[in-house]
Amino acid sequence: MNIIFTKMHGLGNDFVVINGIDQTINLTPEQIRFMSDRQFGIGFDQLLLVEKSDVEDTDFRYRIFNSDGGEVEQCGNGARCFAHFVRNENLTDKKEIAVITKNGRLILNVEDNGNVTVDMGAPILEPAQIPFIANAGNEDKAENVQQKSYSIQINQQNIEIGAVSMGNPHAVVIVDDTQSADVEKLGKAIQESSYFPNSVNVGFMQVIDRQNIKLRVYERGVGETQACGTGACAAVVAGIVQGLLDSKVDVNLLGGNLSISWAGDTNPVMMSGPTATVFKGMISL
Ligand SMILES: N[C@H](CCC[C@H](N)C(=O)O)C(=O)O
Repeated sequence: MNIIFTKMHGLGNDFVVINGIDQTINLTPEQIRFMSDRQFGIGFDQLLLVEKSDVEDTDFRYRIFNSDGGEVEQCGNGARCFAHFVRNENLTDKKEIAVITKNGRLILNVEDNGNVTVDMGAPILEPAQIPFIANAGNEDKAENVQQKSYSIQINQQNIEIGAVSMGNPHAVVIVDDTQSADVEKLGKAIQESSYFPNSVNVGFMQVIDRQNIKLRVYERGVGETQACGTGACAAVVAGIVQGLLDSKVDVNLLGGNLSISWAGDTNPVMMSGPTATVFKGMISL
């Protein structure tokens, strides 16, 4: 099977994007893992598969697979790249695009300045819906009630986290300095803990001031990435809930900056940022 793909990234969070409308694509997790291999395959953090939508009021469906082959609910940087991809492929000439993902409907706006603004929907803070089990392993602790932050036990250490879903699960750890944070060790330990039954993306947030944060993210199914769109949304939400941030925040990630805003409650989180198209290719599987 020959597959034509486009290599793209959002602030260095890189993707293979495949037009599943003009090509018939059925990939196994093993094939996705092979394609994601940076030595033996193409190399990517996520694979994005664009399909026809079967849902009213949506223009496309797009499916998201982590480099480990697992399908996931949401990808913020991927949503921006998807919007530019469908226009570059002449699949649409719209500048406001409605797309359905595993988590639901997103509205994407392609801006004249080259950025894409995404309505990422309202964050989910109810632990059971993240899912996050706040009293995992400590049944005499109060049952799983929503709090501004949670103290969890990791490797005999007390770690304070925010817990947020943007359709996919996020834990947010506040650190003094993102550069010295042991992202891989603590990120893996939180992912493998019994607190997050579906695993979790772990963000390490340094608050610079009420409108600026630094963020590194150890992603579920990938490891540390150069940027994470849903992670940036989750970090800003966690910071606002904890009274540390205003409603509009610049998020400085390893690969560059995203603009995130959230007016609280059931309002949507808005994300705006750039994308890049690197090359087009074909792989034979
Ligand atoms: N690793 C994530 C999916 C990709 C998210 C990220 N690349 C983004 O830009 O939001 C998860 O397993 O939920």
